[in-house]
Amino acid sequence: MNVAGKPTRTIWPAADGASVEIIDQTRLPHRYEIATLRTLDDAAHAISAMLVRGAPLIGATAAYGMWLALRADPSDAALTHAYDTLYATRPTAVNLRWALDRVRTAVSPLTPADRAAATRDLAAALCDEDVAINHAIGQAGLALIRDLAATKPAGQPVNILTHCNAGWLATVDWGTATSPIYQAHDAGIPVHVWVDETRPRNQGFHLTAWELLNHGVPHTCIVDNAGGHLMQHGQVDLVIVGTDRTTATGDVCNKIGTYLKALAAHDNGVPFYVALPSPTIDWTVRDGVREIPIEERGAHEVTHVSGLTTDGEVASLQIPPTGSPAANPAFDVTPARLVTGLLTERGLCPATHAGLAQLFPDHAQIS
Ligand SMILES: CSC[C@@H](O)[C@@H](O)C(=O)COP(=O)(O)O
Repeated sequence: MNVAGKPTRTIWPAADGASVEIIDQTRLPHRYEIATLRTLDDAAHAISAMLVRGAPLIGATAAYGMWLALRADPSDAALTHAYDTLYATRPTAVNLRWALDRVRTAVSPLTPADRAAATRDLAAALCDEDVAINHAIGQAGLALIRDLAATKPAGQPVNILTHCNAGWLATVDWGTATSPIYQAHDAGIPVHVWVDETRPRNQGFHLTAWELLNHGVPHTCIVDNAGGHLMQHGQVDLVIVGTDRTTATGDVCNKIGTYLKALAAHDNGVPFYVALPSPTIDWTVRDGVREIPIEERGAHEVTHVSGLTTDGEVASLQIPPTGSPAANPAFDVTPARLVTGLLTERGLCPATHAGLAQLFPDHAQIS
């Protein structure tokens, strides 16, 4: 997508041929800064401290992190150490394991001397694959938005609510939940997006709003608690969210608060769609609530918010009284029964094992 009119991805190999560059997402929306990753530890830190975040981008960064590690030491021991270090960075998005497995499977049989170049090429290929997948997800979602637009009075926008950031910043390009929105907007279909703030880290306000503003997509920032009210008053035509891990049975794990939006959508008859690239499907898991590991992050993210002061400085403010404990489960699971449909690169399917298996017969067996 464009940043200040320039086509930009979220991660790319640097011109020096020895490092990787990323957009530092902890600085957005008030500062736009590029960070350089030179080592395995840089890549691991970028993921765990959320300079990069979002399931597909976590996977892409991990693949490049393997490259940085193998450039320094291509031995079997270093390969194992890099895999384990990156795997430990964040527990919920399954794209991390998927990308690490892709790299390990591809380069383990190679002689050490050949491993770094092969990993660099594979990381670049995974990034290109992600862009193509997300574009295809957008095509599937565009059809839904077009159908809804046809039911509206001329000129009235399709109102779409999204939670967190499943935008191009969460992927290599296009985003998952936002890809249909960008494609509808670019096709001249009037759309308007309700952007959930997404406490505690505010990915909605910090990242999704910034993206939509850059692309000229009409949107409105709302607090996390407003969605149900808007749905009761007919102001939401559909919800589209992303996912960090979707089970083989269609349960959807996504940013904390997604489940509440799904409940409100269900109660109000608002269609609730989940956009996902196939690497986000965990074919080994049946029951999302019981089996998916939910990341617990630090209390500081809950007790503090960051934003722009009237002096134009970025500052962090404590909200609750000093001494009040805080809990920070970062994700929740929306049971498949609350999901209207799954938007994948192979099209739309019901949130069921049969639905997923029909689109992805090569993966269909679950244990
Ligand atoms: C296409 S991204 C899908 C999800 O990864 C996204 O919705 C989300 O929950 C991101 O969480 P984050 O904690 O910011 O990594």
